[in-house]
Formats: sequence, structure tokens, C-alpha cells
Amino acid sequence: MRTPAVSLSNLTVTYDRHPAVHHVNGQIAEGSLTAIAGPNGAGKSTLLKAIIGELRPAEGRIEHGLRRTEIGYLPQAAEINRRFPISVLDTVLLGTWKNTGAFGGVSGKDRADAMHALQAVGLQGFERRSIGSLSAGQFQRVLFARLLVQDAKVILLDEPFTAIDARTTRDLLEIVRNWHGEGRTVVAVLHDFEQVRQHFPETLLIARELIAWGPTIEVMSVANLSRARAMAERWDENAAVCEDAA
Ligand SMILES: Nc1ncnc2c1ncn2[C@@H]1O[C@H](COP(=O)(O)OP(=O)(O)OP(=O)(O)O)[C@@H](O)[C@H]1O
Repeated sequence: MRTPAVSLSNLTVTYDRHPAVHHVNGQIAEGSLTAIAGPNGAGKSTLLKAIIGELRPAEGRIEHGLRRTEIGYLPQAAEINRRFPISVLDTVLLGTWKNTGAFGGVSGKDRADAMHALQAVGLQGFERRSIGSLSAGQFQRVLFARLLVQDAKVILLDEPFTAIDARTTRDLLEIVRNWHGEGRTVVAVLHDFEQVRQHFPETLLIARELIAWGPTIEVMSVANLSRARAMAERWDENAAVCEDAA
């Protein structure tokens, strides 16, 4: 059996007691490269937020034995305020806070790592630009550079390639592949089924409840995808609260 990086046991996460993730069981294996797929509103982002501890389970458990700094997290682009006046370099340096602590100084090595990461994502020369002046693709590269310096064991990406051009997607997928090659555990919420099939060996298919979890080729079957769609069509946003999660 493979060592789990993250274990989910009977996990239910609710908003005002309405379940967004319902009774999910399974394990994200250490070193695996996993896509999370499912219809809109399936609970994909909610699941990632629960794993990083931003949302607490209403029922069940998440176990990983990692410190928060050992989990890298890329939120959906829409959740990030880019009007904050901060430079590209300082944004990348935020990834080093596990070394510096909230009030510590930035070392020469941190700065060198950040410069190196910016080079790795193709943004050398952008250090002083403010993040508000970047294109969506350039900003996503900055966030990947921040993850590179964070050097996390588990990396969770929420729709990393949405609204990103083909070339940037290709470059960022290369970084994902390198992380996987280094033995890190990588999980990405994705909408593009072609991307899932081509680049992600394992898939967790969810429609609030778990539909299937395992090798992508088996999980992304016509039968599983239509079951996920059918479940989404039945959702009633005003459904009764989850009594067992009360
Ligand atoms: N902050 C919130 N308060 C109340 N309900 C929420 C909140 N965030 C998400 N939800 C609801 O929880 C359900 C799951 O949302 P979530 O964003 O996890 O789905 P998703 O699978 O990531 O969807 P998408 O593919 O559209 O991004 C949806 O019905 C959504 O409306």
C-alpha cells in the first residue's frame, strides 16, 4: 500500500450546514499527481480549503501530519486581490515565510532563491514591477515562483490554468511535472478533461459526494462523468441542511 500524504475519513464540509463535500473517504498518496474534477459547485475548491485548514470539517477527519508551511496552496485567481501595491519580487518572497517567520528578515539566500524562481518561470527582469501591472498569465507565473521558493511537500492548485494562454499553460505544466518528478504530492482542480487525461495519472471525481478516485483512465469513464452530471442536475441549493453534520 502507498503511504498517504493526506487521508480523508468520512469528510463532510458544510456552509451553513448545507454540505458542499459529503462523506468523502480516500487518500492522496505521497508523491502522486492528482486532478480533482467535477461539475461546477461540486465542492472541489471547498475540499482544497478544508485540506489547508481554512474550512473545518463538519464531520469526519483530514489527516496529514504536515505543518501549514509544508502545504503550498494556489487559490483561484478570482480570490486574489491584485490591487495591493506589492512588487513581483516581494510577492515571491512571501513564499519564504517558513524560513523567516512573520516578523523575520529576508536573507540573501531567500532573495537569491526568489530571483532564481523568477528566472525558472520566465520572468527575469520583472522583479520591481507591481503585481497589478501584470497580465493574468504573468501573474500566474509569479504565483508559481512563490510556490517554487516555498518548497512544500504537498502542493494544492485551484484551477491553475483557467484563463491562461497555451504557452503559459505549457510552461506551468512543466513545473508541475518537475514537482512530481521530485517526489512532491501535487493536486490540481481542473476543468479541462483533456488536460486531466494527458497530464494527471490519478483523478478524484467529485459531485459533492465522491464519484470515483483512482487511475484517471478508469475514473474519467463515460459512466462516471454522466453520473457526476446527473448528480449536479439534481442539486437543490436550498435543500435541507445536513442533519448528520449538525
Ligand atoms: N463561502 C461560501 N458560502 C456559502 N456557500 C458556498 C461558499 N463557497 C462555496 N459555496 C457553495 O458550496 C458549493 C461548492 O462550492 P465550490 O466552490 O467548492 O465548488 P467547485 O466544485 O469548486 O465549483 P467551480 O467548479 O464552480 O469552481 C457550491 O454550491 C457553492 O455555492
